[in-house]
Amino acid sequence: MKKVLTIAGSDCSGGAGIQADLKTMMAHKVYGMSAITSLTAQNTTGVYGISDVTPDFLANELECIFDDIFPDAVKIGMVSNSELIRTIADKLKKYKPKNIVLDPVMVSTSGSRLLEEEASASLINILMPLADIITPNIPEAEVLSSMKISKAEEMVEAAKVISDKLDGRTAVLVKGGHDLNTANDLLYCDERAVWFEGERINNDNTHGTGCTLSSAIACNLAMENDMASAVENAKKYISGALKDGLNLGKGSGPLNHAFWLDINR
Ligand SMILES: Nc1ncnc2c1ncn2[C@@H]1O[C@H](COP(=O)(O)OP(=O)(O)O)[C@@H](O)[C@H]1O
Ligand SMILES: Cc1ncc(COP(=O)(O)O)c(N)n1
Repeated sequence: MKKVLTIAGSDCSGGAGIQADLKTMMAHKVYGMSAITSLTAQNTTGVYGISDVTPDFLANELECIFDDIFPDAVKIGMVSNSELIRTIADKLKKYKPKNIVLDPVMVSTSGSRLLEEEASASLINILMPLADIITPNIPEAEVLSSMKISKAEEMVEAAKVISDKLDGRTAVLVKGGHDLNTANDLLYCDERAVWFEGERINNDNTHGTGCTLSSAIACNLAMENDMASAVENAKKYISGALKDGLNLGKGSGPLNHAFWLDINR
């Protein structure tokens, strides 16, 4: 059985963070593990509290996992401060896992900062170069490329700028969920731009879409798919979960991961 590790924050309401990641892993029939970076008190309406674990505790979690059940892929999500970012980078350099997917979580769908302002530079300079793929949404890609993105060509341009900053070694997937007309994602990998077209689904319940997509990519890489196939399959997963139309909570609700179990029974 393939094994996948998520290093991310906990969302007590189950829509995003490690809860979304573990649900995605279960649906992909891989063995899921989680190193928690932060506890969040949040629901579909907002984030009401954040309590980071200490760097020593995160180091302990990562040692426990890597020394015992070595993952075939690693997904990294919310890591709110520089010390935690450095802790993860140290362990990745020590254990050298393959298939690292980094979702540069900066701001939640509900508008709360999940990355301290001073930590952006550490995320970019210390953690991103260790990743095989990073998955910014449009606002995150704007920050990373220092560009404004208002059309498809600018998604390609921004992905190239980000890729160059990472010496071209890391694939860049600019997600199009924040474009109000389409839902096309752009993969820039090995100096080639590939579009993954998605039908725009009329569903405001998008809490956890980024977490879910990056975990699904990690699962697919663990299952030995190449990068483009991993993104293509992950895109099918997220589209299906959105289309299912689950509607929970008073705000932007979570996805239904169980749909995948039904269609793959
Ligand atoms: N309304 C939608 N219809 C179809 N796909 C969507 C929709 N919203 C988001 N997606 C897809 O969900 C994934 C996550 O994208 P996005 O919402 O941009 O990321 P984030 O959750 O990090 O903000 C992408 O594959 C994107 O295309
Ligand atoms: C613990 C945690 N990690 C990540 C997100 C971002 O998810 P989204 O942008 O889909 O709200 C979140 N809200 N909470």
